[in-house]
Amino acid sequence: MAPAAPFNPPSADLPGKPSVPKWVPPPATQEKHNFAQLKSIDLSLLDSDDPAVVEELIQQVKIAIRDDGFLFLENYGVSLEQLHRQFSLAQYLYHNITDEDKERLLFSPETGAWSGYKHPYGFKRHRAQPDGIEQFNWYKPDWEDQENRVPKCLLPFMDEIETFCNYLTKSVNRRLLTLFSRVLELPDDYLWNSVQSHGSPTGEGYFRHALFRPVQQQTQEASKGLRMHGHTDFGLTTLLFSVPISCLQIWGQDEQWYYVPYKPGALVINIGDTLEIVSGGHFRATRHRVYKPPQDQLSYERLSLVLFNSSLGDLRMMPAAESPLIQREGCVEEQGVYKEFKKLTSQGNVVPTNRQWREIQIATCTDPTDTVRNRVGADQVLIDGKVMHQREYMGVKVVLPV
Ligand SMILES: O=C(O)CCC(=O)C(=O)O
Ligand SMILES: [Fe+2]
Repeated sequence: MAPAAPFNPPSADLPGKPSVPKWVPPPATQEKHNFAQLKSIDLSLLDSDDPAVVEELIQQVKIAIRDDGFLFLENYGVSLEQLHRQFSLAQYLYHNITDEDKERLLFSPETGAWSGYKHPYGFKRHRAQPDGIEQFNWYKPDWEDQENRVPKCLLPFMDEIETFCNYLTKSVNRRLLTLFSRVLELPDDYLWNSVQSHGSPTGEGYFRHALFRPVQQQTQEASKGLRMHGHTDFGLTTLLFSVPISCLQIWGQDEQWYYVPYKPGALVINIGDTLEIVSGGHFRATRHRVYKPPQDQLSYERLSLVLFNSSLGDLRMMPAAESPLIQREGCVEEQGVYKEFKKLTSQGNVVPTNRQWREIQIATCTDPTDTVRNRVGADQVLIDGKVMHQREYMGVKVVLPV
């Protein structure tokens, strides 16, 4: 393959751009326990002229997504300096957004869209208990009407933010989907052409600047250290940037939570529900949550940048029957959402469309601080003596570890 072009953003010094203080990464934790060991994939190897190198890469990817459903991606075309500029812009947002913009751009997740400004008081438009999480999410309409839908302080930098998202979606994610298509033994652009949504720098998905502030005691007691409930992402792939403050945890096959380690400059790739379904369960939509960091990081703020790639809204997902891998080995029915979708279909019911699946989860997201919902008998159940979080979305039961 011709080598993929590296990221080449517009200049940070164009006339009229305010100067942006550099983001200084906080120190990594000294804690060594309870960290996952994730496999790392070198995306530049996809460009190799040597077919044996490429074949080896596909095999590595196949094992990583089957075993963990989470992997590190390196050499994907964005330098550490370019990446830190994007973190600096996110930091600039939280230092400069006005109260007027927070009000004007306030999110309405009840509508099923996660766009705009999230206040640090829970996952609903009305304010509940403080959770210390602020976010700004870009969704299709926000790219289309930036003057009215983007915080004023970020408008001078939208050229850089938009170019970054376009590169992540149309270069990094596209190459990643090529790898995944090859694991399914399908044409390179199968997932990109038939499943990935298009039409904006983030398709029907989201780009997010998130800031997690340390929480007060009252919040800590209500949530027991949880910042976001255990979940799987609803879409195709999620591109998270590895950050120094360790809060992201994944649920291991031994049924324990493990922190995702910090690997400077790497992307943390997470398989979403629709990819699990398309792959007939060969790829694992891994359960993850956001939890308080180790003791030595409790007083630091955590910036997190995420790109959620969404699948086409009107599609109802099912395994790609034309995949030789699926034809040969059948589907893997031991896990999660794919198994539930399969059950629904075999009972003669239709599964939700991707848009319905996405919107219902956004609209009904609950807070870790909600001590009424987070109890056995409400959203929690006891299964084999273990407390699990149980939700049902459009007839699909989702059971997740707490
Ligand atoms: O901030 C993070 O590290 C992860 C957030 C996450 O899992 C999500 O928003 O789906
Ligand atoms: Fe997630």
